[in-house]
Amino acid sequence: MRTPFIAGNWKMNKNPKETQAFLDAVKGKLPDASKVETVIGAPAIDLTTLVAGAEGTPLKTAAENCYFEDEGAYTGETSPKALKEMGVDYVIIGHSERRGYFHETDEDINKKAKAIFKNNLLPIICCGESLTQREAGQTEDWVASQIEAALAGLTADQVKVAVLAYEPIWAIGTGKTATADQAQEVVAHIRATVEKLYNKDTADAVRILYGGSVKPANVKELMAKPDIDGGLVGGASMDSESFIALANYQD
Ligand SMILES: O=C[C@H](O)COP(=O)(O)O
Repeated sequence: MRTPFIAGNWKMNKNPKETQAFLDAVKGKLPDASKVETVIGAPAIDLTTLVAGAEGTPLKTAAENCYFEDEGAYTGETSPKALKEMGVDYVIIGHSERRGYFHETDEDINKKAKAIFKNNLLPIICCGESLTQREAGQTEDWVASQIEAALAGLTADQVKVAVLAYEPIWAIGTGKTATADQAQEVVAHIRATVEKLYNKDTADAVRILYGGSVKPANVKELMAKPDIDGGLVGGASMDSESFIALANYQD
């Protein structure tokens, strides 16, 4: 039984003061982590505030990126070792914005996944196709290749506790959600890819999210699909009322 997972990704939004205001607003309104795991991914500058405010609540925390080395002369990068030491739980890697704007490769993402596990953090690994790729019928091969590359060298036990996220680029921040059937189809293909690379136990255990214009109005329909275990939510995660509604989608 996979615990549902609702994660916000604030991207480059909110400062520490706004982070604290969000934490104050959601306090006592999120479900128990055994019912729905809730996570906020925030800019590095907000993580100290986020981790302190989440302590003793069901909310878990995520960084939106990290480097693949623990420390050294890498100006501007974020250390996974330091993220662990400060109490962060997850790191989002492979987001299409990082792949696109910052030229991150599959190889970088794989190195980051390994560094995340080495530091006893957990990755949320994103994949997804462009509109051109979808229209050319390349979606399934493309996301399978991204997942295979990201997971290369990871053990089945690591993959079982990793979180994968299918985010079609054409649905991110556009208001254009993939239909629940479209999302289910690709998420099921990602699960089948994990089964092919590892085994059925691993594929049954790994949680796979859908991301792309998820909001309180469509979360129920998406979550009703058998392979969709959660949402990676951008825009609709920034407003506390909206995040509370997403987290409590079962009520
Ligand atoms: O990581 C989140 C995704 O990029 C989705 O963003 P969105 O919910 O604003 O479309």
